Amino acid sequence: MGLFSLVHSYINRLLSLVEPFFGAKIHINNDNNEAYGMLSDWLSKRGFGKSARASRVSVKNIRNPGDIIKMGKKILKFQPWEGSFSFWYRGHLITYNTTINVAQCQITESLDEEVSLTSLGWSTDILKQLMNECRQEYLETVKDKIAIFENNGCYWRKVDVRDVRPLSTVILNQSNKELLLEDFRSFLSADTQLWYAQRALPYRRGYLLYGPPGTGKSSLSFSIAGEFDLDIYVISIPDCTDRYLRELFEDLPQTCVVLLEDIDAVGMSRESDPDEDSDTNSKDESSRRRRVQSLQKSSEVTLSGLLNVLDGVTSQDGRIVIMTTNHRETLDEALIRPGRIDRQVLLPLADTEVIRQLFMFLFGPVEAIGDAKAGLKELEEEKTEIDTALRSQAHKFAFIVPASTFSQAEIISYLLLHKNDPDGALSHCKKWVDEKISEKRLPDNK
Ligand SMILES: Nc1ncnc2c1ncn2[C@@H]1O[C@H](COP(=O)(O)OP(=O)(O)OP(=O)(O)O)[C@@H](O)[C@H]1O
Repeated sequence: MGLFSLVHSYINRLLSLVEPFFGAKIHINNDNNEAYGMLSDWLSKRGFGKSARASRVSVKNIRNPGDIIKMGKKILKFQPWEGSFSFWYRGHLITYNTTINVAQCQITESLDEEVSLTSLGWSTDILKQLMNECRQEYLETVKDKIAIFENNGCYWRKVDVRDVRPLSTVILNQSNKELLLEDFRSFLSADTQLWYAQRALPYRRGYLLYGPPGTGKSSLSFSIAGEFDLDIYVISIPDCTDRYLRELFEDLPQTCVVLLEDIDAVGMSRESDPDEDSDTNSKDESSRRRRVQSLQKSSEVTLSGLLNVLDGVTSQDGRIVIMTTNHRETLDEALIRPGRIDRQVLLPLADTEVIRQLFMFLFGPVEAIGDAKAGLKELEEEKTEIDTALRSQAHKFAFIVPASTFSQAEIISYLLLHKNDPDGALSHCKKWVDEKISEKRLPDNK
């Protein structure tokens, strides 16, 4: 080991001497750069993280496709850390170098790391080949998956790569689902893109999904994004600010779904950032109050801040925004006017048909659940041999559980108490309904 590292460190030193004159280099910064993740996965898969003289270890929170969650097991991921090392790639010696910008890390409170790859020679071809291989490998791992990004301050962070949730597992009024699906399909078609381009119209689409909590707004958004092979970028409005929002929108890829959750949390003021307020130095009481209000606004998303990013030049073509809210009635009309929101879809509490479908969904055969690749497939009861007894139980269940009283989430959570036991679910449901209704203090309408 001693001799090996000595030779290695001599090679590195030698390379660092000749690189400025004979080296081709590419730089990759880790801030919101998927290429960084692709390279780092490629390296850690080949064990370079472990063999580098300095490596960073973390618990892998992004599963590889096909990984079954092993309860209690924490898989470690090693990535090369500050310093450099060399490796052979297709007959070329490549040097990987990473530096951490400590000062910047303190400002942004996130890791600011600059990675470079260097090869000997004038051309960067081999480095591009390597990055392409990293990309191919990455695309292979995310095939039929959806990558989910969330904002970490003003940066996007990939938080998960998960299987696409089949649309058939989001139980909704059929016409709502079809309407949304058809609208997405039409918007993303080549004809529509051309149509927008010919008329120089901004190629964007906005949807508002509204309704009580637990009716499937987020689930539908994830599922529909997956259906069209689009990554999803999620911003929780209560945890964001105007400045972050601006930077986050600037960093969006060209075609993606942006999910703005709890849009009713947008500050209803039409003013924007406090630093745009010219009167903040004034000493009198009213300006002091304004200053306090401005400071509060700097930690929230204001209506004007949001409208700016939705309409602004930083708004990418092909971007689909889905906003969700439990309180549509509180939204400013300006936010949901056509052009910003093209379709509004109400996701109501479960009606009788949805209640029946939920029962079938939880207790019916798994094959009845459509698969993501095939597009929208409802529970094709006629084509599958679903026990007629189960159908009759589902009808009875839907008769006992009052319509428009419970969310899908509430009904699912009750049914899960009787997983694999439809008889139990049916026989106890009257009691559950009565208890829940008295909890909600709603009149029993059955
Ligand atoms: N229509 C539905 N079909 C299937 N599952 C659902 C449906 N609605 C809710 N669920 C389940 O309930 C849970 C919460 O759903 P989800 O977050 O999509 O609801 P939401 O309407 O976005 O809620 P909120 O308004 O509180 O954000 C999830 O586990 C989801 O699987």
